[in-house]
Amino acid sequence: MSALTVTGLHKRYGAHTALDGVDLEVGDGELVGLLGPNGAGKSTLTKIACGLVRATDGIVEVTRPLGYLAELFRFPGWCTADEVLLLHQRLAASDGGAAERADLLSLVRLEEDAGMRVEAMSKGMQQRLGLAQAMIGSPRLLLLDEPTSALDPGGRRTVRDLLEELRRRGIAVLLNTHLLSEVELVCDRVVIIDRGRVVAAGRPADLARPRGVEVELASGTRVVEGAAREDVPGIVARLVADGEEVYGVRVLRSSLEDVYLDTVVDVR
Ligand SMILES: Nc1ncnc2c1ncn2[C@@H]1O[C@H](COP(=O)(O)OP(=O)(O)OP(=O)(O)O)[C@@H](O)[C@H]1O
Repeated sequence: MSALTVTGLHKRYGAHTALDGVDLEVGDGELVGLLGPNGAGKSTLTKIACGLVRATDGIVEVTRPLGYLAELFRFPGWCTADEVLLLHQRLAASDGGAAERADLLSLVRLEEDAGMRVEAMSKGMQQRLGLAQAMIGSPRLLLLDEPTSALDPGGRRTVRDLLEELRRRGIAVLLNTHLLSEVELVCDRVVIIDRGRVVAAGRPADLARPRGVEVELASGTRVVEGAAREDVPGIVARLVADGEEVYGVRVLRSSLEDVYLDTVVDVR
């Protein structure tokens, strides 16, 4: 069974349709990025998957144990990092003890800060503590709702490393984010939703379409529009036959950002 299977999911808030028939799957140990503009329905989907919001129609199947990090969360300011994790160990009935807490704090690079109070932590440290909290009880599926929004580049790198480590541990992740580069770098698959519908899905490299071949000649750079990798030998052979000297060839691909911007409707 997959870690998460969503079939025909609909959610209406009064007259407003937030999800309009979403199908989505996260395989066991798979890392899937969920992208989409503000209001697309990403948080709603994540909240339905963990039981916080009731679907209007459709089926959601999840494996357990399940970990969840909400987009907006706040731990008590007077708790230390270690106490926050202890509290959640009790809530999740985890018997991991001090070893689990130390492992998770070191995974999110807070091993030196176990005794620091939440109120003394930066937003980025709190977000990393939130990630550690979501991993209490060794979940098989993690639902992460914009876990890198407050992080500086170093913190984002820590989270990328952490996601790689989760993959090694075989934990499936649904990662809801606006950071396309993050998705491109770490996700096995990406699902783009817009206005409550899936508008594109696939591996990041498959979604990024070829945009042409750029050839560097003595006379300057020339772009052969629409050409792909398999056209390169023919292009070079023709140029050489025409007496050109070829200094370099580059296959141009659209970035995930290009695909995203081509796919979602711009409402501004
Ligand atoms: N409790 C609610 N009551 C009414 N409408 C809601 C509620 N929660 C969400 N919505 C609406 O549903 C739509 C989807 O919201 P959702 O928060 O799922 O989007 P999102 O893709 O996570 O956006 P963002 O990137 O801004 O976090 C939005 O139009 C939002 O205004």
